[in-house]
Amino acid sequence: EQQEEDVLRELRLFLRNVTERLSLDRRFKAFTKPVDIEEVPDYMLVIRKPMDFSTLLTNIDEQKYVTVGEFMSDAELIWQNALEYNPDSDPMDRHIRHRACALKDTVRAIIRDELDEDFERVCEEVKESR
Ligand SMILES: COC(=O)N1C[C@@H]2C[C@@H]3O[C@]2(Cc2nccnc23)C1
Repeated sequence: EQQEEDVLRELRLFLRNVTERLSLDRRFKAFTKPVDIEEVPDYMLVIRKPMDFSTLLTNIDEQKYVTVGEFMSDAELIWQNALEYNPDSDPMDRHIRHRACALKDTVRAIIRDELDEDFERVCEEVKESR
């Protein structure tokens, strides 16, 4: 009912704000758009579920996420995929792995600092009621 729509609208506003702040951070430029399959033809062979900030924003707008936990499951793919696809010791791989680790820590710190646990609990209750 209306209260549920109010909670889910507030969730979308929170998730859009977090995702847009990440997209503006120059450290995370490699994560803003899907990896270009023309440039990296084997990417889809290695990574089963690609993810990036623009796809997160589309998912938010399409009302895919009812809880922050569902959003985090997709957001975690961004750094997990980067660590998996770029495992080598060469400087390029190391560089993107450092950024993937910085992204992981940044997202977790934002959620810890800015997500009210009572709000997430209400979202979980909406999810269970569906
Ligand atoms: C999240 O981004 C990534 O996991 N990657 C891996 C790809 C390998 C390397 O860097 C990426 C793009 C790229 N394009 C052309 C040539 N080589 C590369 C970005």
